Formats: sequence, structure tokens, C-alpha cells
Amino acid sequence: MSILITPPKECRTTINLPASKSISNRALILNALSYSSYPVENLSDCDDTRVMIDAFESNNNKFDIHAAGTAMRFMTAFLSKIVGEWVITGSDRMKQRPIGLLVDALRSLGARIEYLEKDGYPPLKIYGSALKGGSLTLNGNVSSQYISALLMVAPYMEEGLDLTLAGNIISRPYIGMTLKMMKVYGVDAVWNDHMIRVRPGEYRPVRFTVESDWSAASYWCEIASLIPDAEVILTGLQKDSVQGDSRIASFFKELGISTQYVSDGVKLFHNGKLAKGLNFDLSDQPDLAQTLVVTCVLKGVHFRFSGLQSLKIKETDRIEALKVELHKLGFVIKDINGSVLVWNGERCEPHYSLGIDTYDDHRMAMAFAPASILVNPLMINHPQVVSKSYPGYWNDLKKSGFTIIEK
Ligand SMILES: O=C(O)C1=C[C@@H](OP(=O)(O)O)[C@@H](O)[C@H](O)C1
Ligand SMILES: C=C(OP(=O)(O)O)C(=O)O
Repeated sequence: MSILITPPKECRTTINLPASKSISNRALILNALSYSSYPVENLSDCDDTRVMIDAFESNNNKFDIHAAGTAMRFMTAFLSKIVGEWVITGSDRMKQRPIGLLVDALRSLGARIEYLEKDGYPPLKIYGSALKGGSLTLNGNVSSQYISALLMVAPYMEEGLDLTLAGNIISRPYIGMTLKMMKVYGVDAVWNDHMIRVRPGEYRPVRFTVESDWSAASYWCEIASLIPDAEVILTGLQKDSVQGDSRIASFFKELGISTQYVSDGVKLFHNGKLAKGLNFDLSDQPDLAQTLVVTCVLKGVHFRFSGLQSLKIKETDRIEALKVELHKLGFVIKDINGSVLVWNGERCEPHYSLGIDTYDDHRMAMAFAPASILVNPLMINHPQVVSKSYPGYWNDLKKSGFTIIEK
């Protein structure tokens, strides 16, 4: 299925953003480990959270977490300590997303895990048992999800966990999110530079409410920046958020959008600024790359975004996907070694009629939809991919004046 999107001329809207899937999926693990009888409040209704809920509610020992990276990594560590025999699998893409570093780490801490197809990749067979724990060195520059997965089960390891992170640490705020949430559930960890120490202990059940999703907010910053005088209120966002993607507010100041905290969220409004060029290291906010890249080309802002090496192992190879789809819109962006994306204003012949392909990647669909403000109407292929993190995205666009027709 494809859709044709036509934008409104003006945009004054209030959006109830979806809850954060990153926070939701951590809360589900911590709730389970603390044997909490309190349901997590404001859980996301997205696919990535639904697969975790399904796994927890299932009477089966085989779980299919589809395309959810967090679910695959968090559940692998969780099941390693739950006595029983478990199989965890996922989508075809998930079977290409590496998990070897996490499996090696868990094995060295006492887990027994086998690969069922290809070494280093899901599906996995896990023989859950008590984990001994101890000291471990892990590469910090592949996926922070391995680190978060280990940290959440670490209090239940006999010796706790002394984790040394080697190399650059990417997606660092997600590790911070994990430690902050563990603290809410009663376990204090110590993080000094490249070393994180978690002592043996137990989580306590708490009432927990999930924040709205700052990554989802980024698409509204993009929309607001492209429609003159737009004013958007996003509810449920917090100033002292545990989400590193709240940084989007400061990134977008340079793209003409300021953020003001109001009673239940934030207001986005035009500030009249537009940077000539942007040069950001996005290794702490990889999920914002697509939003920023697409916004910049549409606004004619040259850029150099570095720290993007993890993009090729996400829902799709996002570096390639961005290059190919922006080419269709007439923009030539280049990568350097798969970790830096650069645009110096180069243009090419556009091919609008092909439509934007989404590669099973929610963020491709969500970041490209606002391009309809310049290419009207814009066709997006397989728009249903947004359900991975933001099932209500198309309805929210309609509510804000966009016309969306199925083709
Ligand atoms: O821990 C998390 O909730 C996430 C961490 C990031 O992944 P990496 O650590 O693999 O970069 C991010 O891209 C993903 O959407 C969610
Ligand atoms: C990378 C993402 O998700 P995950 O790794 O959890 O599948 C994302 O949502 O952009």
C-alpha cells in the first residue's frame, strides 16, 4: 500500500505524542524483575512494546519479537536468568542485526546460549539459570542496548557486575536512561568514566509512568520548521526527561524552531533563525539522524553529521536508505566510511513519481512525510511501518490538516 500526502497551508495543532518505547520496554523488564503488581502507566501502544507484553503474557517458551531491537536485546539478558529453556526469534531483518557481543558477554557471566541459525545473530536458544556475574569488558561502540540489557539483570547476578566499556561509547544517554530507571526501582549503580558497577540486590515494585516520546517529537519539530508560522503543542513531554533525544529541542533552535515548556508539554514556535550549516556529532542521538538530514536538505542547510556508524545495523541500513530516497527528491548526500553524512548543497534530477520507500523502517516514513510540504503530493510506500514506535502518526498528521489518500 502507498499513500499520497498533501500538506496544510498553516498548522496550529496540539498532539498527544505516543509514550516512549525505550522507557516502556525498560519498565516492563524492571516491573517483571521486581514482581510488581502495579501495571506500568502510559505504556506505549507501539509494536515494539506490544511484542514485549505478548512475551510476558505468553504461556509458550518461544517468543517472536519481530523487529524490536530493544526487546531482542533486553529479553535475551532477562531470559538468561529465568530458569527454563527459551527460544527468541524475530523478523528477517532482526536475524541480520548482530547480537554476538551480548551473547558472548552473557556466556562469560555464566549463561548458556546457542545460536539456532547463524553465529552471532538471532534466533537464539537460551538455557536460563542463575548468573554468576563478575567483571567484564564490553565494546561500547556497537549498540548501547547490549549494555542496558546486562545492567538491568546485573543486580540478580551472584557477584553483581563490574562492566568496563571499551572504545567510544555510543548512544550514551540510553545507558543513562537505564541507570536512572534502575534507581527509580531501588537499585543504585555507579558509573565512572568507562566503568559501571552494579552490586547484587533487588528491585522494589514501584508505580511507574512512561514519558511521551522525544524521538516522535522530532517529526513535529520538522513539520513546524517547514510550515510558515506553525505552532505545535506536544503534550506529555518533560523538561528533565530521561531521554537523550530531548536534545532535539536545542538542535532545532538552529533550524528556526524554539521550544517553550507549557503546563503539560512543550510549545514549538518559529524563532526566525536559520543556520547556514550544521555540524553535529549524533553518536548520542542516532535516532534523530533521519529527521535532521531530511529537514536540512528541505531547508537548504548544508550539514556534516558524524557519529552515525550504528545506523547501518538498525531497522535498515539508514545511511544507504537516506542517500537513495533523497536522490529521488533531487538531493545528493554523501557518506564518509558509513559514519558521517555530508551535504554541500549538491542537487540532481528528482524522480518524485517513484514515491519514498520505507525499508521496514518507521523513521524513514516519519522523517520523509514532512517533505510533502515541498513536494506536493508526496507518495510514501508501505506507510504502515510507523507502528513500530508511533502507530497514530498518520492520524495525527490528518488531525493537523494534512490530507492523506490511500493509493
Ligand atoms: O536503548 C534503547 O532504548 C535504544 C538505544 C538505541 O540503540 P543503540 O544503542 O543500538 O544505538 C536507539 O537507536 C534505539 O532506538 C533505542
Ligand atoms: C533503532 C531503533 O529501534 P531498535 O534498535 O530498538 O529496533 C529505532 O527505533 O530507531
